[in-house]
Amino acid sequence: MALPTTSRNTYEELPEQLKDFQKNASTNGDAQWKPSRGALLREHEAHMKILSQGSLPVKTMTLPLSYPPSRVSIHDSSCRRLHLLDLNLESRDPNSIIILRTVTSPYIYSSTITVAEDETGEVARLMVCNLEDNLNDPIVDEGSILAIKQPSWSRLLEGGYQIRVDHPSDLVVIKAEDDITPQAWKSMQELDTSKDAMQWKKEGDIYDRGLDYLIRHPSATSSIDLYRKKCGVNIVLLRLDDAATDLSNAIAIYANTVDSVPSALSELSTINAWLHDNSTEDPLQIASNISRPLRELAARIKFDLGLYQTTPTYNLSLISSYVSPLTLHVDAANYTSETLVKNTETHGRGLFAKRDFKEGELICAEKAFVLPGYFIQDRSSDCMLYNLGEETVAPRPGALLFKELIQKLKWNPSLRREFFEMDDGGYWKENGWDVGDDEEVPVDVFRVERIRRLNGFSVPIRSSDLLNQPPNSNPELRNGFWIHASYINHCCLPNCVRTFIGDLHFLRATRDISCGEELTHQYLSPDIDIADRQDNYRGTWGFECDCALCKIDSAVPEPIRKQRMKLFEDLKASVMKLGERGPTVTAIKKIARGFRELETLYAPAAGEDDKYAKLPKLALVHPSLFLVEAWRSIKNTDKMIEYATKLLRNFGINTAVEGGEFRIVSNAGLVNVEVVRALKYLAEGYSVKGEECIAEQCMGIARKFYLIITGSEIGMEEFLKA
Ligand SMILES: C[S@@+](CC[C@H](N)C(=O)[O-])C[C@H]1O[C@@H](n2cnc3c(N)ncnc32)[C@H](O)[C@@H]1O
Repeated sequence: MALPTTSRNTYEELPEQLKDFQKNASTNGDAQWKPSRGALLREHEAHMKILSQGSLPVKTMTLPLSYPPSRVSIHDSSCRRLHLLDLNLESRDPNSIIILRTVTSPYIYSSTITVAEDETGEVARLMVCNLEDNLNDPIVDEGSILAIKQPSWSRLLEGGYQIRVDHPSDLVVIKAEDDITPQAWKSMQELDTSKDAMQWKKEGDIYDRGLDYLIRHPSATSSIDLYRKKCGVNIVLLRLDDAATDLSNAIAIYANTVDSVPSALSELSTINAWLHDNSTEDPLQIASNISRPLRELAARIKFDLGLYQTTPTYNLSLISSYVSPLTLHVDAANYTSETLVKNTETHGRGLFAKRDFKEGELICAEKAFVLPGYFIQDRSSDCMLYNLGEETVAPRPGALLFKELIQKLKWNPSLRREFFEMDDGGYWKENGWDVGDDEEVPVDVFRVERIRRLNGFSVPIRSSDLLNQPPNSNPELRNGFWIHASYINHCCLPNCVRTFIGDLHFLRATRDISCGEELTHQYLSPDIDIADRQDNYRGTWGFECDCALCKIDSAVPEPIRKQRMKLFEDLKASVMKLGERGPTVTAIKKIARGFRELETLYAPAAGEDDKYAKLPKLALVHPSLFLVEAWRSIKNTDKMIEYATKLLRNFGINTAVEGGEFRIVSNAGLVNVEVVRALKYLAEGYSVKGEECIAEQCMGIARKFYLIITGSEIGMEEFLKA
């Protein structure tokens, strides 16, 4: 069979077609097919040309049907060494490896694709996914020697095969002098004395070469300098574990050369442990005993690995003023000490209060584990993530989060255990193994993706930004990952609200919370109809909500539920018909009649308790919001107050005005922007009626709720005045 001559870019996968192709894998293809070196190289050259011309589609990352990473070490004598002619089709032996040498420069776009040979001279196309390679300084450059674990042939849509690597640990770039490098390649490398600095740099070990040199020609000052610079580069690349090792080396050498520095500081493990201890404590006074450049690097590493404080004090306006689309990451410590993760009765693990919290109080604050920064309009960051096994597609925010999670976990083994504790919907139990205490936790890309889908958050740059969106706008939100906050379960009637300022997540109480109570928030605001609501939770997270509202809503007879939805839709249509002109008194009265009819569908039957007495009546929320604003627009103050009170009630917030006092009698926990608006309208109404004291009380609660829903007081006065 001839190879297709490439005018189309066949290096970019077509996930939609690949899905069916994979499912029918056993019926198509021919495992005996063997391309010539010339044909593979010609095809590769054609693709390098397409790459240089730049007309490329949106990047697509594809996860094929899942399989776990290999557990073998490439130096393990029990693992089977294969050659290309030994490989099977779509079947991996986790105990095998193949050593290949790349013979072309890589094509790097959605994945890295190259041509590689084995020691017998057979050649193959090699696709490495999830590598985050770059053309300027490729990881898999021409002439790289690679050990690939559990290699197998994967079928290509256009005919033929390639070797495909998905898990980062299944690919190891080895050095020519490594024991397992084929002898023929070793001797060629020894002959190569003509390498210049650029080539050494490409091998990614310019600092290591320098440090090797210093072993033979010792110089403490130069060693500290090289370790310091290497540490700086690793910090920028978010390779924090490597950065900590570099800095520990620099500090240990420094301690050995400066007499006044305590000898404990020359212990690498002591310094590394301090850099990783997430604490501001410094019992050995390491920071005060080292030079300023080393101290600054230490502070940076400790911040990036996560610092913890035990007080809920944050300068919110300062933090907020730093945040912009390009600076999401703020230097702040986490505050999680008043909450704890433990098992719930029926919802897996959850987050619990370790003390009483008052309505509006800050419960915990946490910096993102990963929050990708990118310009929303930047087309070059466009990408998609297709998971063929789970039949899910994630657009850019989720795809970028997946990519960054893989990189952070790949380069920082010290952060893996905590991450992989997260709920993966049973994936690892089904597909993995018990990872021993002294075994490194593998970065299984399929597991990372499950965890991302079940635990990631959709976030604005600042929660307060969402308040100023034009109606019906659908801004692209970023996706980020907060580990502690991921233990919070959903409840339609939550006792907390999550907010974000840059990469800081805040959790505040929407009502008083007692010590020992489970903390909950809304994953999504609940749909009006219980069937739609449960479909949403089931579809994305695999659970059905069993909160008090869901229980009551699902006990409502089907005809009444349908009638509620019909009346709601009719009211919506009537409001839409009003269009730009705004409502007339007749139109408002007509909608108010429909509203009252809908209210009766929530009323208890004669002799029955009112099950909705303290619960939201979701179908009534939007009509009541419309009516408050409509009465306000025609300056009917009494009606505005009546409907603002109803709006609060329909959110499950019962209020009372008694003896010149306004107070909240019961609060189901649904605090949101419409609730703040209702309170603002009440304040306005009572002020018009000359009841300033009540107006001020309404405004006081509006201010507290504004803080709950945005995380800070920034923009509060403008919002409440508008
Ligand atoms: C972000 S995690 C929350 C922490 C999780 N319970 C754990 O054990 O790690 C989301 C998962 O928690 C469970 N969950 C969250 N809210 C729930 C609820 N109201 N009812 C049942 N399960 C829930 C679901 O399995 C969901 O996929």
